[in-house]
Amino acid sequence: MSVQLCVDLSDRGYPVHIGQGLLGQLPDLLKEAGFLGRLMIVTNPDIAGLHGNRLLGTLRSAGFSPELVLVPGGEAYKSLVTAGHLYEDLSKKQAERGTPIIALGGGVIGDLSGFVAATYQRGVPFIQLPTTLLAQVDSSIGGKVAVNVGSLKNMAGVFYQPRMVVADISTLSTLPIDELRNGMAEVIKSAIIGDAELFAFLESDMPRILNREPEALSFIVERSAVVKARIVEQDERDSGIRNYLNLGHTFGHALETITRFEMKHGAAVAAGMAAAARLSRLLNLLSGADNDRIINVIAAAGLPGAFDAGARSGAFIEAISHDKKKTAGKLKFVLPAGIGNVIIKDGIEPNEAIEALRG
Ligand SMILES: NC(=O)c1ccc[n+]([C@@H]2O[C@H](COP(=O)([O-])OP(=O)(O)OC[C@H]3O[C@@H](n4cnc5c(N)ncnc54)[C@H](O)[C@@H]3O)[C@@H](O)[C@H]2O)c1
Ligand SMILES: O=C(O)C(=O)C[C@@H](O)[C@H](O)[C@H](O)COP(=O)(O)O
Ligand SMILES: [Zn+2]
Repeated sequence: MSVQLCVDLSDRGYPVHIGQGLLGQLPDLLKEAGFLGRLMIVTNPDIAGLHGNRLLGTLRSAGFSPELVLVPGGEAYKSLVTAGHLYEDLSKKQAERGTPIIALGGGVIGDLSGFVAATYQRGVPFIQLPTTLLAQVDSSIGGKVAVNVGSLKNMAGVFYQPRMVVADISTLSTLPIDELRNGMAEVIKSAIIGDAELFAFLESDMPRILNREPEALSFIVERSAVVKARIVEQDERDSGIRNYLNLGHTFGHALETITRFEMKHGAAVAAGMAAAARLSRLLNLLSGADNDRIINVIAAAGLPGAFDAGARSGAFIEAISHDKKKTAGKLKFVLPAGIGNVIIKDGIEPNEAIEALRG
């Protein structure tokens, strides 16, 4: 069983296929989309061992000529230095302007190889094969591709939509449990932004999700992907409603920065969403009951709900000042106003943010 969503962006629109075992159907999906011949599959050595080598066999049997292009794993390698190595590898392999770059992996591989796909020879076709929960529900959709600059998140990037997303839910069976939890942060985010029914499912069925029951995973991936696709369709370049997808991220990105990526994106966003809920409660924009529901679902997913910046408060204030939503020097925070409803608020002082984060 698989479903197909469409991200409707006129001539840049594309399908998102979601289902069990879909990597086995990749040759047919590629042919349907008009791809033939050589393919550059960017991944890391761990994912290559778990899923890449089998994928190479599937593609070769169907007449494609795929090649693996390896990068080291980890957020620190989502960098201009790694992008530079990728440009060199692609040139050595004689990749041409029509040769697709395929990202096989999580958000790090997707963001990095999408950035390279957008810029190598001024742009080559890009395909996303997300293998983490986080990438299937969020990062593979929407075309934000970027690298970090030092430890500042996503500071160099572009909007470059993939030509197709194929989310094979069975790849999640090999994902470490902490990475499944990290992905849950973006699922919870999607539910708070725009799907109260999904939020209720998270409250009732978290054990089934964490046990990786296929039906529960399919449900949360599909519903989160729909939230993301519908927002991206309305505001591809993040000048308005797409800001909502940054719920928890003003805090979260700063936490990734000050911990030098020791804290993973999902965990940092979870702590950031809890802080946003507390801040919203304090400002009387969120009911006590909804604040509790948000805090409880984050805890049920096994994600952090607070962070004490302590001696790193100065570094936190410096990091938060680089938030990309800042306008005319003013920080903007996305705050929950209910379940399925968020608002944008400015005028919040960094010290108030630190307090809310402490819990
Ligand atoms: N572009 C966007 O819209 C967007 C959205 C959300 C997050 N992001 C970015 O995504 C990144 C985080 O992505 P992530 O959480 O997927 O982390 P990740 O890409 O680092 O992957 C997490 C770990 O899981 C491993 N892995 C991947 N697939 C696996 C599998 N099937 N089985 C076993 N191990 C597997 C990876 O090797 C890695 O060690 C951050 O850089 C974040 O900024 C981007
Ligand atoms: O797609 C979006 O828009 C998002 O904000 C999704 C986020 O989950 C993601 O982490 C994104 O990379 C953040 O973008 P940034 O512009 O704040 O760097
Ligand atoms: Zn995110």
